Amino acid sequence: MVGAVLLALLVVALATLAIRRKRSERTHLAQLRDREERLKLALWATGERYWDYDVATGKLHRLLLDAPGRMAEDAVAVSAVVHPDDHAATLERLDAYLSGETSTFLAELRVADGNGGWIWMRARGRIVAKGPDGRARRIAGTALNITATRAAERERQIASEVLRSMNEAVSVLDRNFDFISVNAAFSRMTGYQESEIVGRNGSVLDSLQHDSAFYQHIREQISRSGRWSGEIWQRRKDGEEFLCSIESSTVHDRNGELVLHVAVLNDITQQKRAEQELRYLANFDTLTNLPNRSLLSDRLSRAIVRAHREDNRIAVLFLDLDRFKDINDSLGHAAGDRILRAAAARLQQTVGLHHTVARLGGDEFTVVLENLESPEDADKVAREIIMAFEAPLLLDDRREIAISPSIGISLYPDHAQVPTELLKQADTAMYQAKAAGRRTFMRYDDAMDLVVRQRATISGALRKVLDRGELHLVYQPRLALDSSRITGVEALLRWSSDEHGEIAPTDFIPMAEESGLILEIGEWVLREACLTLHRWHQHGLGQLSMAVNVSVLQLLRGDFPEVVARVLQDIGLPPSALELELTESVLMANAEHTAVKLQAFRTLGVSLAIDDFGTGYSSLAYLKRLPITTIKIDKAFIGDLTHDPEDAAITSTVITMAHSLGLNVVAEGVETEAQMRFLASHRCDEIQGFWLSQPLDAHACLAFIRHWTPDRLPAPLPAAPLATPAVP
Ligand SMILES: Nc1nc2c(ncn2[C@@H]2O[C@@H]3COP(=O)(O)O[C@H]4[C@@H](O)[C@H](n5cnc6c(=O)[nH]c(N)nc65)O[C@@H]4COP(=O)(O)O[C@H]3[C@H]2O)c(=O)[nH]1
Repeated sequence: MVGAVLLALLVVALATLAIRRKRSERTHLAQLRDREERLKLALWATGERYWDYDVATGKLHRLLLDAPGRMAEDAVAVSAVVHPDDHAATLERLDAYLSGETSTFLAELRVADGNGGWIWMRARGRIVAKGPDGRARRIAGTALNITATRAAERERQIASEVLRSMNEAVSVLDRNFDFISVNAAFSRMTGYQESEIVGRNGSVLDSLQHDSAFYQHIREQISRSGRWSGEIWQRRKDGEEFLCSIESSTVHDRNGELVLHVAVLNDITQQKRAEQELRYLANFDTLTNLPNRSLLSDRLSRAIVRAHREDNRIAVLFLDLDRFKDINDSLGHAAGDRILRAAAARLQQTVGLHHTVARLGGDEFTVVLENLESPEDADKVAREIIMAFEAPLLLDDRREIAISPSIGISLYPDHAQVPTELLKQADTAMYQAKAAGRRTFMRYDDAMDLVVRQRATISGALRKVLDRGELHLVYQPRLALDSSRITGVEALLRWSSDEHGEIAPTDFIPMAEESGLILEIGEWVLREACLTLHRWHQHGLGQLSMAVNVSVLQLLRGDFPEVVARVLQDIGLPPSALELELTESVLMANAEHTAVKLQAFRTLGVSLAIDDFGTGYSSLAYLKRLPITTIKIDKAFIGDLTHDPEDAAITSTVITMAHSLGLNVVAEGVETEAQMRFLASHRCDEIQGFWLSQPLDAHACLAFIRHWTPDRLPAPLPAAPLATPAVP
């Protein structure tokens, strides 16, 4: 019985034990499964894959987890899944681990993705089983797909390389505008190395060109709108300021939080300067800094629009400097430039800064006057300009030059409605002002167009004048007051045109000068005059001399002395019989330069006279430096000699001073006996003028000289009073 009880107890105990073991095994198994599930979940969560490598067979067991509950397993040969290019490197890593060089097996390699492509994996593993010989039998571990990370890293590397090599300066700033990083171009541009500027605020570049509120405003705008572009002044490390074009954009994180500002900077100081310079060159005259033709047209157009709207009047003043070409040719271009600069300043000063003064080129200037109440307002300004030019212009600290303007005026809306027409008409009026004796102004009127057209036709006809033989010379005798003898004649050019009739030399000579034809014409005059004189000498009038007018262009010709010498030699005339007449303004403009040339004539034996003396601004003392022999007092002084005490005083002073310099004095334009008497009493050497004779053709002149008898002069000559109130 006891035995049976014991047996029963034993059975129960064994059964209990078996049940407990079973329970424990079940619990253990459940725990294992649970752990495995957790492990799988962890592997899935990290994206890692499990692998187990059999060193002996080269087989790789892989556990592939696509989702927490889905699992696949495979076993493949390593060589079949690892990219051939990564075999060697992976084995090297493995050897390093197995030899104890590294504590873990770690390799990055490409693995077939099963769809014909490759993915980058980072594999980590350790030995999990060893053989009896202690060698590794299995290595197991995890592998992570790093394809995306590697691509991102590569992209980052490329981006930073691009940034580094960019010409544009790039800076990255945090939300407070503190620098986080900058590229090399930024350092080159600002002078700040990355290490110096990182951590500092963007305001370190603020310049003094704008106030701090301006920069603050821009930063607020960048933060607010996320983008900003514009041009601002910045300051380099050395303090130099530069104009910078900036493109700034903001980078946000996934939550839309502002993280970074990226600014691309370009130094555009030079570019801006070049642009400004181009704009300046396109609109301004570099010599005088006045607006040029293009800007003038622009301003004039705007002024016309304004005047139209406000029912106002505009005047265009076209201004040309008298005889500037002669001065420029003889004094040289550098002096010419200085004159133009001084004239521009004088002009601007006279009309004031609120009116447009422009230079159209050469010695042509234009003034635009707006808001005129009447046409007379324009005349008033023109008069003021002429007055302002009465004072000589300063050439340099030693030299002064007197130059006068001629001004033409056109009016909007009276004369024209568009800029080109207004300018053309003012130009036409200016030509008329010149023709009217220069140093004056004229308002445009329709009749002027006719004159301009005639001028153009005459200018065309002038080209054929020599071929057609339309030129001839007349001769005006000169009388010596002490001996009452005819000393010589002045050759004066005449043009009798078949088409246009008689044309005055004062009209066509300036045209011939403009076109250069005067050189050819001048040489013809010289030869013709010398031939006439030679004939007269052969008629027994060997004491007669010939005065020939010379234009500045002829004088400037390098070989003019040779031309004169050749003509004299060809004809067989003694040089002492020839006198060349040069106008005062031409000589004065370039006294020193022409002195050399004049000396060549003196060496030749030819006499030199200064024509129109008194109309320019020369002084006798200045003349002393020139090798001249005669001065001819201009008829402007002689005409009023007996009415105007001032002219009388000037004339007598000129005679006295000229004598003191050893110069012969000829008075031109003597029309009355009273004038002749006055001149004789003041010891003027010679006279010329209608009182003695009009200019005559060669034949008539010869007859006049032959028949001249001194008894035409009342002898003895009584002295005339200096200031004569009136002469009957
Ligand atoms: N009111 C008045 N006038 C008088 C009197 N006596 C003479 N005249 C004029 O005064 C001018 C004198 O010549 P000019 O001063 O050399 O002035 C000349 C000269 O500068 C220039 N000219 C004339 N012929 C030539 C030439 O062959 N070559 C050059 N380059 N210029 C010339 O043309 C200018 C004008 O010549 P013309 O018309 O012939 O005018 C001449 C003459 O006819 C008078 O008593 N009263």
